[in-house]
Amino acid sequence: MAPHAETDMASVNGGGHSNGSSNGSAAARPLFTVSSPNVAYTDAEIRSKYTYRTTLVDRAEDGKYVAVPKETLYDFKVDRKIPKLGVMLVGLGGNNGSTVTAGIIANRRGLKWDTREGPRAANYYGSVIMGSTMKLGTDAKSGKDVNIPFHDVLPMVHPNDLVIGGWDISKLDLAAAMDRAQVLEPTLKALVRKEMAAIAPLPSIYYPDFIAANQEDRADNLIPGSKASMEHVERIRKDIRDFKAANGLDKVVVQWTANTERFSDLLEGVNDTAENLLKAIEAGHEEVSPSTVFAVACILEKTPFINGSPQNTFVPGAIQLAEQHHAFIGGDDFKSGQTKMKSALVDFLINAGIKLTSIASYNHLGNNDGKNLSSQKQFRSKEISKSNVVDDMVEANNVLYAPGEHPDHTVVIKYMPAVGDNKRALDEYYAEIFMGGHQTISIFNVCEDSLLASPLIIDLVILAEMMTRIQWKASGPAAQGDTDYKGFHSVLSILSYMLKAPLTPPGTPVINSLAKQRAAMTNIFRACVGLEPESDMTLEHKLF
Ligand SMILES: NC(=O)c1ccc[n+]([C@@H]2O[C@H](COP(=O)([O-])OP(=O)(O)OC[C@H]3O[C@@H](n4cnc5c(N)ncnc54)[C@H](O)[C@@H]3O)[C@@H](O)[C@H]2O)c1
Ligand SMILES: O=P([O-])([O-])O[C@@H]1[C@@H](O)[C@H](O)[C@@H](O)[C@H](O)[C@@H]1O
Repeated sequence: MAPHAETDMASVNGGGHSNGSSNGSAAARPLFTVSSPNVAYTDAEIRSKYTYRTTLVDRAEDGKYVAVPKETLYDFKVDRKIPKLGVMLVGLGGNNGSTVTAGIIANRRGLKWDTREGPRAANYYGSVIMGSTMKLGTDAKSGKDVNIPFHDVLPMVHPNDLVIGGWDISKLDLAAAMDRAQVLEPTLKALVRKEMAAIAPLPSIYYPDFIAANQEDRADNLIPGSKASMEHVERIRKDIRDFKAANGLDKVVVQWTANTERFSDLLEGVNDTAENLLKAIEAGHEEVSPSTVFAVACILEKTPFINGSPQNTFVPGAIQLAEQHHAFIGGDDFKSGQTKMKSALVDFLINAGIKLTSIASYNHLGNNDGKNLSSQKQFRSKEISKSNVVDDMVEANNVLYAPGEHPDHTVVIKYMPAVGDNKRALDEYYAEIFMGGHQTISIFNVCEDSLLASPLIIDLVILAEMMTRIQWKASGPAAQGDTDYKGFHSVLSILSYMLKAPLTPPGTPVINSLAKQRAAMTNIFRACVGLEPESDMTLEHKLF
């Protein structure tokens, strides 16, 4: 597969740098280097010494808080070798799967196509990694902010170089799947049709009880067996190994973008521990879902697995298994349009001291996702993921809300075939303001679902792979002789910006505030090159 077009960074920062190809080559010349005694570069690695500064709060006897600054020293190590990376999508033939595949092909070939509004060119708009920037620092002479493409903060895979495959219970090739999805312009489809037609989803596992019965008519590409089995686990593992070998890949990331499943019951002795989950799969227990079988297969294959749907794929046993195998998992449910807007707006309103009292979120959508969600059990999975997104922001403001107090919040999704993938999100935010006043914010948000979700699929793949090349160890007093580098916790909560219901390591808080999620991602990557967290204090512009 041809490497992506070299990006001449001269037009971006005058530095004449270029992004290196990510087809398994050695690290390209980075856009920037950090000149610090705490950062060392070799061809293979970036090593940094980082002081993590936090504030611990104690409660004094008089009930007052005592804030105690705390410093923890870490060593970070980043493998600079950009791998040849494959992505295997579960649900490859769906609206998201076919759309993201066509989009990557179009970008790789630099395609342009005619539309009613005139010519359009391939882009990665909506991808944080490829479409946004971060502040590197301030210009030493002018004092102005210097911003760099987010993708350049660390040596990341370029999406143009992703090798794409995956599974679907529908056997349609991706050209036919693209037509079925009704997302892309005919002029663009014509340009990618030949390559898309050459991609056929692998057969997949299908346990009818987990998705809507209305999906049965497309289930014609199946691995035999209608309930969990170790044969299914081993078949998926083999599929991954075969895909990797056939394409000469260094790594693979697997992502679930198949239908939303009903929640699995959490059963003691079945999915509560890793051992019990493996036994339950061995025994063909009917409460083990296809997505959990995929997760287990990926964990055992040490292949990162991301869940882009709202169901509770990661039952406790799956999380424990991931921890035991030091395998990466992440989820749940892409945060594409209505919920992303909600998490930003609620963050703004509550942090502005405006007391949000009611959120009504309606959805009209007509794609197959909407058809599947027209079934109550599958809708319930989505209702949960769409409803919990405000909890942390409400709980963080004990001035506006008493303990346990929260806004009314309703989520309605209606299947309206006529609108297809062009989902209508209708929201009303109602709030109390100064002296008994009210503010009502009504939003009519037409979200082209798959065109908003596809860039998130790309970001999740690139970030999950990047996390496999970052290691850390405690240093200084906290090290206590621990000299071995290790990876981040198996549950990649750093991915939360892309997800509605962020999965976090057991016992750790869930952060839904969009600004905090982005800041966490940005500042962890800055720490990996020895840079302080992005600060908007700009004291240099205030103290003179
Ligand atoms: N904006 C968005 O599109 C968005 C946002 C958040 C979450 N999601 C979630 O992403 C998922 C995909 O969305 P979509 O619009 O592409 O839906 P879709 O129905 O078009 O695609 C899902 C695909 O999964 C396939 N499938 C179902 N069960 C499977 C299995 N066991 N193995 C392999 N393939 C299987 C189906 O045949 C279908 O092709 C849904 O769960 C949806 O809720 C989508
Ligand atoms: O991310 P978001 O736009 O709030 O959520 C979307 C829902 O509004 C929509 O009903 C559903 O089809 C998508 O799967 C997605 O979950």
